[in-house]
Amino acid sequence: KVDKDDIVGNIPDKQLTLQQFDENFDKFCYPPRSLCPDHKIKACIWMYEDLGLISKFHISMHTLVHFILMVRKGYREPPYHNWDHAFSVMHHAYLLAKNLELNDKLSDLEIIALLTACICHDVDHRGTNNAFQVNSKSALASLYSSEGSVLERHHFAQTVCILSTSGCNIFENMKRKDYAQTLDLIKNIILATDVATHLQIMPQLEDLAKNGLNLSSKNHRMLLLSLCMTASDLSDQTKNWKTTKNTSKLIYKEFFSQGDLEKRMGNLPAIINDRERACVPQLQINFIEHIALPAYKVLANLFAEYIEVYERVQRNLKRWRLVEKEFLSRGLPNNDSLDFLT
Ligand SMILES: COc1ccc(Cl)c(-c2nnc3c(C)nc4ccc(C(=O)NCC(C)C)cc4n23)c1
Ligand SMILES: [Mg+2]
Ligand SMILES: [Zn+2]
Repeated sequence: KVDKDDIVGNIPDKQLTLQQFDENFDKFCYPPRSLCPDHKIKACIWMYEDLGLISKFHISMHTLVHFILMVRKGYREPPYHNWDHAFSVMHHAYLLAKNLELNDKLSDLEIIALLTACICHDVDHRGTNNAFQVNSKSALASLYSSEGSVLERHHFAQTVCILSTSGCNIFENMKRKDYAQTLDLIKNIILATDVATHLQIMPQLEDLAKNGLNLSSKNHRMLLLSLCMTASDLSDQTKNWKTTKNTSKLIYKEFFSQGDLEKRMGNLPAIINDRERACVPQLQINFIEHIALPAYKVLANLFAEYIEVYERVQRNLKRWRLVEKEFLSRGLPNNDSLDFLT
């Protein structure tokens, strides 16, 4: 159990500024999941520091460490929607901020809202999706199903809880107006992580790619923040095949567990949750082709430095097509042996 004092204790300012986890830490090729648990905490602090957000918003180191530890504690341990996912999502947003120079397109307020939304965006996820909340009439569904995006509203509510825990409010030194604006941005960015919401704004995002970004438009700024959030949420697809393959194993482990639970409850699971009916390579090809790739394409259209990331997602898609052929040729009826993923 890492205690906040021993973390803050050994981060003298000079070490924090020189702290390097890997010389590629701020490059798109870096795989954040490879960082060890203790370094993930320090890396979160480093990312706020490196983007100049600690000094800009007068964040006390004790508060920042306490906040990060509370966020980590807020995550449960389902196969995929856990702290490691949250960290990798925040890391990709940091890469966007650094490599696309977002700081001269977005305000510091928007950037700290994006980074904080990323680390908090799935907090207290139970490893079951929105459909399951509604079908099982879960407590979260009774709270939020009338507005939709049940899980995402809960993730935001948990974020507010963490920020209002004494000693954890990293925005405590903000002017009241800025504080209100930051919370509102975080809410909208976390709500944007609902796949259904992303699909709804896709036409506006493609319009952005075609006609360019007008940064004096508040709607365009919110669209860009939502796109950065989704690109970060799916960023395991932008790394090498090993990461993409391993992530799929975790996602389908979680999806199939939900399906097993639905069967025990007497409900027929959707194909994506049914280990006896799902064809993982096919589902992955569908998801990447229809959801991930179009999103990365828009970002690559807006920022030339992002083309290399788009191309890596394309390469992973091609690899899935090879795996699908292999999968079908072996007539693998089910996915218990997800180890077919060479
Ligand atoms: C942006 O919010 C989320 C929330 C939850 C998840 Cl797991 C993901 C996510 N992150 N990476 C993946 C990969 C590699 N494959 C996926 C395949 C299917 C689905 C899915 O939810 N399909 C049903 C829907 C389209 C009606 C999500 C997948 N996914 C993203
Ligand atoms: Mg989510
Ligand atoms: Zn997520």
